[in-house]
Amino acid sequence: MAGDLAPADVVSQSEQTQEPFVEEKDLPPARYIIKGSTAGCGVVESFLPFASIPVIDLSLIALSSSSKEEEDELEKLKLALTTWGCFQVVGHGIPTPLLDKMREITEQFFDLPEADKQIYSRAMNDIEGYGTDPVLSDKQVLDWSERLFLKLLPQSSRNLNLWPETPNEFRGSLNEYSEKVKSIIDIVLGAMSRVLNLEEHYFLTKHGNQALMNARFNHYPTCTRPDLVLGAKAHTDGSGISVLLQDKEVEGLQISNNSDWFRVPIIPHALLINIGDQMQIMSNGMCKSPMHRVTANARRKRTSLVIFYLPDPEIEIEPARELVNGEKPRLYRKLKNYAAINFECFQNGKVALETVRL
Ligand SMILES: O=C(O)CCC(=O)C(=O)O
Ligand SMILES: [Fe+2]
Repeated sequence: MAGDLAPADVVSQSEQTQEPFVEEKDLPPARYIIKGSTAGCGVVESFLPFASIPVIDLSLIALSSSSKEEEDELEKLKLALTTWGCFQVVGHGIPTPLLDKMREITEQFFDLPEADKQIYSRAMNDIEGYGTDPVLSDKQVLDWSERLFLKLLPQSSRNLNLWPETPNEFRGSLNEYSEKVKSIIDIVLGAMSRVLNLEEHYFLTKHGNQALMNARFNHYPTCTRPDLVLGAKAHTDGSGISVLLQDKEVEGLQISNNSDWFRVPIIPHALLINIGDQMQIMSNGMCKSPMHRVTANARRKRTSLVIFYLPDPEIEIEPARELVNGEKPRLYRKLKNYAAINFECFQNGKVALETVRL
């Protein structure tokens, strides 16, 4: 990836950035550099404050029961949904050794020689497989990362030829992990329905029984100039919800709240649940799909694993009728296949959520 690019890129970039203090040999290739102000990029030792993202004990949110402890967790959940648009979950039932195994196989895969990873390469116009972010224009600034994107659900969508055979525990571990994450998603969507005073299965049903689940393994290599690039540019997730397993030691994820950026703290055995655009739509804006980004790091590489859960693209989604009233008019139109809308907007430099707003 990045490191393999021709030195010619580096030279041309030094002309574009006009940063006399930068030594050419240290510059990342041109197409990775965020143009203009470097204020948007940070480093891990950043001065930014930590986000006070709620930590929710999922074991206390048992479906259809009620206790004081559960009420407290649901209260925290409501706050999380309407403020940060994300929360960390503990008590989620995934054993720590499996979380560590997922981190291990992620690292092992990205540590393979490039040729071995290329076996799983993403085809030109496809999202699935190994590669960098899809390059849609010459002007696009690339993320300082490499990824492996795999379809998990429905089962029939799995392309096993793209599932790495090395390390040899990869396939089995991913299968086991995805089943456990699906159970967490079921509980979280049930709890989200309840805190918004909707019928318990509301959001789950709205995703449909052919809902999509995808995995994205991210690797952010070290970068000599982390102040000039981003591991992942600022974005919101186009999913319904996303479940993120962060690197256990290396920080990098930042989240925006009221136009300020905050660092997301690492809790090694927790998962970060992120609300995606489609849940913002279905909740009529009650749940926030937060803008987030990933910084690069000069000293340490970072990995993460995100599971995206999305409504069946054939199903129409729209704001829940119960959440539309005189005080909260309907914010979004009815639509289906938001992923396609999102992709088209990405190609045209538009913000998908804005284009579906009424
Ligand atoms: O690496 C991370 O912490 C977040 C990655 C992310 O936001 C994404 O893959 O959508
Ligand atoms: Fe994301």
